[in-house]
Amino acid sequence: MSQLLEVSGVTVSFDGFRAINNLTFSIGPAELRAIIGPNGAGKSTFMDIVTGKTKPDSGTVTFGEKSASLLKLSEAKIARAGVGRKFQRPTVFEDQTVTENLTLALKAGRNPWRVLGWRSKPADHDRIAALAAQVGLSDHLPRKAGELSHGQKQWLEIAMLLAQEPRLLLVDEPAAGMTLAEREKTTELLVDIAKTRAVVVVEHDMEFVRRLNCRVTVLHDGSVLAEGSLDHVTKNQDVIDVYLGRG
Ligand SMILES: Nc1ncnc2c1ncn2[C@@H]1O[C@H](COP(=O)(O)OP(=O)(O)OP(=O)(O)O)[C@@H](O)[C@H]1O
Repeated sequence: MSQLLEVSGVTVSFDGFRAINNLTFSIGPAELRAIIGPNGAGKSTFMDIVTGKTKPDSGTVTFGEKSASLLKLSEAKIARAGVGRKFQRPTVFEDQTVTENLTLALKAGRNPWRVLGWRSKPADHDRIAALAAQVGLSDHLPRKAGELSHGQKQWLEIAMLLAQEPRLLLVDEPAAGMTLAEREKTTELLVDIAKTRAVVVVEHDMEFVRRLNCRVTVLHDGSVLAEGSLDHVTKNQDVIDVYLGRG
């Protein structure tokens, strides 16, 4: 299977400190992957590289069937190419309803010019209904986003990202601050999304990662320390030494 994203031999230094060290990572077009690793392992920097926020000192990052390089593209162009990123804290428009938030996301799409001259069409209402249903917010469309629970805000933001039809979704610590029921629902949602697009989840919560039931990449000192099922990587002595055995 050809890969959607390929990161190869990437190195990034900050003031001489190698935050990412010869990192090689790839993910297929409809794959769910969890990234775990101790604090400072390079997880956020990895996502910064893929989204264009940080440019590496060396290595390659390619995306799509044509293996187009992402390294020369701006953050906006990378987003338009199909890379969406969900940060840890929800960033929805609290004073707008769920419908309005989703409408704005659809309006923006991946192409900023679409906002100009955009008119609401029946198809958009269907799309909003489908997005809300996908994230379990069908009954909350008229509510202000600010009234939603933390988990519901996170799902709304995921729906807003889905409105832009990303081919790769990067999700940073989705379980943080969620109730158990919300975490379980989020697991189901991410598994469902990964049936049609690639999803990379950075997460510290091992129970959450276990429920994702996907391939896991362990980062340490900016490189891949181990990769495989959660059971496989948690039996790896290097992983136990640097991560699981601590504290
Ligand atoms: N802009 C920066 N300037 C200097 N050092 C940085 C910068 N960004 C990251 N680092 C360093 O690079 C290393 C990797 O950081 P990164 O935030 O990617 O780790 P992480 O795995 O996401 O950690 P956490 O689990 O705590 O979020 C850390 O040692 C961090 O201090």
